[in-house]
Amino acid sequence: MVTLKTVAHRYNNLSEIIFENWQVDKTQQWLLLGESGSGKTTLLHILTGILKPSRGEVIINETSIYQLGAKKLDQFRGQHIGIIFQRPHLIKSLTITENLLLAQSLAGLPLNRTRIHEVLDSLDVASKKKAYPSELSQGQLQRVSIARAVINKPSLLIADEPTSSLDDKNTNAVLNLLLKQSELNGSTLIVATHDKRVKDAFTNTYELK
Ligand SMILES: Nc1ncnc2c1ncn2[C@@H]1O[C@H](COP(=O)(O)OP(=O)(O)OP(=O)(O)O)[C@@H](O)[C@H]1O
Repeated sequence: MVTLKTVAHRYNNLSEIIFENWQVDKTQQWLLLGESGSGKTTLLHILTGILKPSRGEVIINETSIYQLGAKKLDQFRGQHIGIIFQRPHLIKSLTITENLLLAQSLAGLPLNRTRIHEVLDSLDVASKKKAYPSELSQGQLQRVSIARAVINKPSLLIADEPTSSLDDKNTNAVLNLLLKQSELNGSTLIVATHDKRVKDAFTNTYELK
C-alpha cells in the first residue's frame, strides 16, 4: 500500500535526513513518532506528494508517485490521499457542503451530495452542512476537517499532530474518530505525533531517530 525505499532528504547544505525503509499494508493503522526536528513534517510532505525527496522512491497503491507529472500527481493526491492538519484548513467564504464539494471537484471526481451528507452524518455534524466555518465550534471544525480528508475515500489517510492542542478527553475522541473513519472508508491511517498519550491506541509504530 505504502512503500518507502531508500528515501533520504537533504535541505540545502544541511545533513541528510535518512528514512528507514517502510512497508505499510492496506488498512493498517500506524503511528509516526519522533522528537521535534527529527523529520516528521518532512516525511509527511514526502508521503503526501508535496516534497520530492533527494533520493529514493515512494510507492502508494502501486504508483511511484514522484514519477508522475505535476498535474497527474495533484489528481493522484486528491483521489488517494486525505490529510488532516493540526488546525482546520477550510475556506471561510464557503459553507461546509461547498468546502466538501470543492474537495471532490479538485480531485476530478463527480460531485456527490449524498456522500457528503453520509460523511458529515457519520461525524455527527450533518446539522452544520449549510453553515460557514466561522459558525462552528473548534471540535465541530475538527470533525469537518476529518470529513474533508475522507470525502473521496482515500486509500491513505494522514493526520499531522491532530491531538497536540487538545485535552485528554478530546484527544481520545479525535483518535477514536480517526480510527473509526479509516475503517469505514477502507483507508490506511498514519498519525504523526510527539504526543505520548496517543501511543496505546496503535500497534504499529514507525519511529524517527
Ligand atoms: N525548508 C527547510 N529548509 C531547511 N531546513 C529545513 C526545512 N524544513 C525543515 N528543515 C530542517 O529539517 C529537520 C527536520 O525538520 P521537520 O520539520 O521535518 O521536523 P519535525 O520532526 O516535523 O519537527 P517538529 O515536531 O518540531 O515539527 C530540522 O533540522 C529542520 O531544521
